[in-house]
Amino acid sequence: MGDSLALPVCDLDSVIEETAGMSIADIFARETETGFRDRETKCLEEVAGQPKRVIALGGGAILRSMNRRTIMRTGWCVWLDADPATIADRIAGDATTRERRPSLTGKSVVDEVIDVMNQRESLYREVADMRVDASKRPAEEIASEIRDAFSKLPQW
Ligand SMILES: Nc1ncnc2c1ncn2[C@@H]1O[C@H](COP(=O)(O)OP(=O)(O)O)[C@@H](O)[C@H]1O
Ligand SMILES: O=C(O)C1=C[C@@H](OP(=O)(O)O)[C@@H](O)[C@H](O)C1
Repeated sequence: MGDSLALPVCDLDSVIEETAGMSIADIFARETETGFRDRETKCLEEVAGQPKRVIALGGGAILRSMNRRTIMRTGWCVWLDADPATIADRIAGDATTRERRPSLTGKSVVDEVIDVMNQRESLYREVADMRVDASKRPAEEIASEIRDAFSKLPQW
């Protein structure tokens, strides 16, 4: 997205890890999920105040109402939606998953994805300005659809 919009990119999970000096899995292990969510809220506030950029949010960043307000107030938010089986396959095939995606529920990957998507769907709906089907399509095609929609926005 950053390349296609010629904007800098910020990965919120990376900012959280750099600030903490440890991986997301270690933050969960030492500080519990609440500690991670506190860090996520603080880092989101910081990056949302920086000059225009593409921000890759973690999938749980929409859980707190304060974060949702920050996203809606400062950004144009795209919901990269995909069916649970596709998400579970991508998670299973991703090299950084063990450090990046500690289990949230203790369930199998596919059951966890189904559970969290059910819990979060209305929150994604609340904050997203655009919902994109990110299943079964190359990332470049998805990025181009988002860029086309973004380029039509007058205020950006
Ligand atoms: N459109 C796509 N087609 C195939 N694989 C994808 C696509 N989008 C993402 N992936 C893969 O899915 C995994 C998770 O993607 P990632 O960008 O890390 O997701 P997120 O940060 O939203 O959790 C990565 O291995 C990535 O290469
Ligand atoms: O869905 C979630 O609650 C989380 C998603 C992760 O980010 P990605 O969506 O980039 O995997 C990361 O923020 C953390 O493991 C929690």
